[in-house]
Amino acid sequence: MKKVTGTIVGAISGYYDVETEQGIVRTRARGVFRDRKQKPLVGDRVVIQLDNKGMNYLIEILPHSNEIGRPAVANVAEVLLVISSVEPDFSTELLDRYLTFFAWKDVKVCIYLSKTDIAPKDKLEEIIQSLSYYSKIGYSVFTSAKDLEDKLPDLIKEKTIWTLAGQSGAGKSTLLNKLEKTANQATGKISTALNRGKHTTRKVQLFKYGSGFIADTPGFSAIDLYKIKLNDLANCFYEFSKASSGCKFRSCQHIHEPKCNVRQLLESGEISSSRYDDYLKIRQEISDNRMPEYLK
Ligand SMILES: Nc1nc2c(ncn2[C@@H]2O[C@H](COP(=O)(O)OP(=O)(O)OP(=O)(O)O)[C@@H](O)[C@H]2O)c(=O)[nH]1
Ligand SMILES: [Zn+2]
Repeated sequence: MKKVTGTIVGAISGYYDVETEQGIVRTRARGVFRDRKQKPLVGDRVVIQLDNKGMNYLIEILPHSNEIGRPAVANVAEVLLVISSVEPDFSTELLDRYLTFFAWKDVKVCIYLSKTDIAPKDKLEEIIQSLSYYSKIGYSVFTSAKDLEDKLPDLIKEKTIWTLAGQSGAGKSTLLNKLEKTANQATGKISTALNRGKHTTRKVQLFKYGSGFIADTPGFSAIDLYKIKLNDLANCFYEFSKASSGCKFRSCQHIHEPKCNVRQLLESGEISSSRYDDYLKIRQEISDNRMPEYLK
């Protein structure tokens, strides 16, 4: 009997496919997890026990850093946020909502602008201009699918997991299909190994990409911002958080406080007014404990 550690890359009808040094091993979870109400998630690092009689058991779930999306993926290192230039129209407000949510979850975000091929030229220029602000504050931004596909393999680091997010119709599945195709060309037929068939209830799977994995089901599109604590919100706006060291009060919320560096930078144009407006809007929603209809 031998124990090895691996990552759950798929969960199908009570079986867990675990990627290990020796390839993918199909396992069953020990009943003990059910008793403890612990459920192994795709993305979890686990210890499995290999048996030479061909019985493999998942015996331990290692602690995970987060769980994101529905269906949930554990240990998400970064989200690839797909945001469309048209159909549906680009909106900085929507973008800020997503970025706020993931900042709150402490997950990094890489932004990909889709449908640039069908956006009117002047509109596209305007969008790219507003996205340059987001690169300035620290987000990776891709405005071309080709550029993204060229660089993504290097961005996905050893054993890290990425998942997609974005509004319905933004182009998540379209992008995933493209990425999955290149991944399969590079790594062989993982999908076959996982026995992906018509009669299996398929939830979410990870496929190998770069040195890590991508979840093959778009994470989610609705976001619950109202659960954020009011005083944590400013920290979800990275440039506010950075600027706040220059505010007079340590607990400055950048609203009416005197000598607020965020508001000074807003006046000088260094902090974007649309970001600040979205901050106020989300703040209001949190204090009213609600979220907008269209995000439900
Ligand atoms: N022209 C163009 N069309 C695109 C692009 N990306 C997606 N589409 C189209 O936009 C529509 C929606 O794309 P999907 O990939 O299904 O969007 P999604 O984000 O997966 O949507 P949900 O499954 O509803 O969450 C489809 O008709 C795609 O063909 C793009 O880059 N250019
Ligand atoms: Zn302030």
